[in-house]
Amino acid sequence: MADAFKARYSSGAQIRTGKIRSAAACAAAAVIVSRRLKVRSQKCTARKILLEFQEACYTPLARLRQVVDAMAVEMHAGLVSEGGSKLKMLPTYIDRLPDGHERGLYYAVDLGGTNFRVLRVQLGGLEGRVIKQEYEEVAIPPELMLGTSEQLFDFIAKELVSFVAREGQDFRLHAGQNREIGFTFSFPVKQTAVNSGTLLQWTKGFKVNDAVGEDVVAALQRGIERRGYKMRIAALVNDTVGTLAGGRYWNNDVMIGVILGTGTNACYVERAEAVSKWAGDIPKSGEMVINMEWGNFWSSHLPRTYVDESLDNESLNPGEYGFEKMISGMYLGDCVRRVLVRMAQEACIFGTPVPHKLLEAFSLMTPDMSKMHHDDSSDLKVVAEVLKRVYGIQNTTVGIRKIVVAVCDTVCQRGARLAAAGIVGILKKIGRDGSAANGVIKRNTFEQSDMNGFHDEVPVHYTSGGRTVVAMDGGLYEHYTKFRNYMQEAVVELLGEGSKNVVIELSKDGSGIGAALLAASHAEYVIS
Ligand SMILES: Nc1ncnc2c1ncn2[C@@H]1O[C@H](COP(=O)(O)OP(=O)(O)O)[C@@H](O)[C@H]1O
Ligand SMILES: O=P(O)(O)OC[C@H]1O[C@@H](O)[C@H](O)[C@@H](O)[C@@H]1O
Repeated sequence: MADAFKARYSSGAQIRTGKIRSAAACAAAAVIVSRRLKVRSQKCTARKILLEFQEACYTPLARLRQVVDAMAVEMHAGLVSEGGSKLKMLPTYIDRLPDGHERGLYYAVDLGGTNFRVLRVQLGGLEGRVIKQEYEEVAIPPELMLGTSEQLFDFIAKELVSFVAREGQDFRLHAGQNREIGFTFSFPVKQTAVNSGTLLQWTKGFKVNDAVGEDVVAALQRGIERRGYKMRIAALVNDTVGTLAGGRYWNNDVMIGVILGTGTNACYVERAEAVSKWAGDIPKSGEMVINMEWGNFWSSHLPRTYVDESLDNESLNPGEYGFEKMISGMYLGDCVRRVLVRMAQEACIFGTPVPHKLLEAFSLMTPDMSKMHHDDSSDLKVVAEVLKRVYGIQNTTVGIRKIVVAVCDTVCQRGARLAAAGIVGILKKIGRDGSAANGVIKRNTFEQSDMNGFHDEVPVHYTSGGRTVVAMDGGLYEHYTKFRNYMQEAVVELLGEGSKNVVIELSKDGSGIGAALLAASHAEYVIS
């Protein structure tokens, strides 16, 4: 009996166990299936968000051409009158660029959006050129970006004075020469002379409120004198102007200077007579370098998305520098982050809860975006490393990592193609884009509505030019390979055959040397 019972029991138990096992197996299978379905639906949602964002960022050639035209039209409008365009088109009082004859010892201080540099250069004229140069670079203490004007300019003066004190024997002043400085200031300034100008507003991460409206040269001069030093600031230049000057020093075909760094901007050599709003004398050279402040460019043709809206609303300068916020290094990483936040919230791509740091503005810096974007490993291990290091996110699937890379690519490509359209817009304005000899560009109603009553046709004088060199600088252009490639591809797409006459060359740290060269060419004491 017992045996039979055992047998029955065991078989019954076996059956029961079997049933339990199969029920458990079914339950487990059901869990796995539901998990898989959930993961699949999350990925579908993430893909839907990605596709929607890609469509909104799309910059087909036709759209880029509209941006090109809008840039050229707004440049003209900004030259006609103050406030005629969102493009400030600031005369720089630089009406002649370095030509290689410069001699002597000159200094430069260069305040950018992330870095601050002091530099000295010994110039030896055409035969000697740059005999020797030295520079030091320091990261700008973040607290100074939000402090007072005196704190900021004292910091600059302190670094300069300390650098001068370590001049060494290799650098020497000519008899009778005082130390003169080129001051590169990478913010919008209304110049009142070649070596004076008032700050119009802060951009990027700066908000030193009591400096707005201040003459930044006088502010720095006070800082230097507070340290018992007497040095003359011979030129105040925007970093694009320094880059243009540094490029022209070596190559007469340089006509445009562009910065793609923390921020972005462009300057170019304009015909002085085209600057209708200029009340001063027409310079002997017949030319004037214009600081466009193109970061503030705006056109209805720009592909603005919900990401741009939210980024702008939360920025230090809402409603301004919309073009810069779409293409420059300070903002690209945050554009990516904002898309990932939506995917994390709506598709749980990083599990629940959403990693807290992911909600923090600027937590994804563009260098880390660039690292993920350039990850060419099969399992995207670099993407995994960045997500873990920055956000503590682990165990992402390769599929999710691919979506992250696709978001980086979309933001990068849009920025790069828009930068290309900006450059071609300048070429078009100065008649060096290989297009027709003369022409007009119709301004569409939107542009007209946001401009105070301009003609709906804007004459733009083209002359077919020779080779044009664009001197380019900035950490975004220099280090973000895919951005640089996308930009150059778009320039070729836009110019076609004409692109053969356009060269974009990296003029690394040209703004520092350029400022020193402009100090030399505008020095009080001229060395023959
Ligand atoms: N490896 C990188 N990949 C992408 N962008 C980078 C990289 N390194 C630096 N950048 C961008 O370049 C900017 C710094 O630009 P840079 O011209 O060196 O300084 P500044 O903007 O102060 O003149 C950084 O804010 C960052 O956005
Ligand atoms: O060299 P940076 O810091 O990237 O600056 C580039 C541009 O940044 C913009 O925000 C400024 O308004 C410009 O004046 C400047 O040229």
